Amino acid sequence: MDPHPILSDWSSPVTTTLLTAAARAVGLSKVYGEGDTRVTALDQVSVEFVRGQFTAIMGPSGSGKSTLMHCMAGLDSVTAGSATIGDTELGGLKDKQLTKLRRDQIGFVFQSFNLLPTLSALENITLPMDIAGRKPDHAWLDQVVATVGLADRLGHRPSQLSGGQQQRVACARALASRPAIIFADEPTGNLDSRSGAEILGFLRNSVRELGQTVVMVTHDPVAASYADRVVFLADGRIVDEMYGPTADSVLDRMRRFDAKGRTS
Ligand SMILES: Nc1ncnc2c1ncn2[C@@H]1O[C@H](COP(=O)(O)OP(=O)(O)OP(=O)(O)O)[C@@H](O)[C@H]1O
Repeated sequence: MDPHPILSDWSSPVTTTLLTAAARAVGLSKVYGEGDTRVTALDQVSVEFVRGQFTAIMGPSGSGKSTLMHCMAGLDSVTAGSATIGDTELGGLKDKQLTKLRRDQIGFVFQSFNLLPTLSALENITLPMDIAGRKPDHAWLDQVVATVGLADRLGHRPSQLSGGQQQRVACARALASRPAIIFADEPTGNLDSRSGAEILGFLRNSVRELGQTVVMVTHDPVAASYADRVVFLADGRIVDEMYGPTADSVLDRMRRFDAKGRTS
């Protein structure tokens, strides 16, 4: 069996990947600093995230998980290679175009819920569309609100909601504009395990029932087990992937990083 199926994907017919990839990186490198402070955070990473799939990105601390997500979401520039959302390569975009693409095609969920404290839950959910001057699709919004179980909390401000409820608002906000892809960076990092499980269940359902594409960075093998696929990073490179992960199988794989000094 090919030990690096991700890397050899590029030999498959281009038409197949073009049709199914919501986002992809090709030979993506990211270097921070110069001279003594130079750090290669990503080293020629090639990966694609298939439409309608839930992918978790895992790896030891400092392996490049957040950098990969930030480069792919256009929040950080790349040093070499390319990052593409749908069929748009981010490197070719001017600042304004990039802002528009992020607003229209990407949903974000962060560890710290990033809600505006003076707005109600509903106002937070529709804020990106309000800024863009777009009218929400009410039927879709109702479905999203019902799926995250917030119907009776829409008038509440973030301070009147629990952490788990605030993160549900953030998930609903990410979904509201039907983005091509949602990037979630440690979405359960600030939540107790029960609220975390609710958020993960919700993200998984948004993939299964709403056809959403989700990419999530996590340290937690249990969180990763909600995904369809786990991509493992070490030292800025993709070193492995796993389909149909369980918490145990992910934990076993992570233990091998520790045993082998962070490389596979
Ligand atoms: N803005 C920056 N300037 C300099 N170095 C950076 C910057 N951002 C990240 N790095 C370095 O790049 C490497 C990868 O960092 P990154 O945050 O992507 O790792 P990570 O896998 O997300 O780590 P963690 O799990 O600890 O959050 C690290 O060595 C980090 O110190």
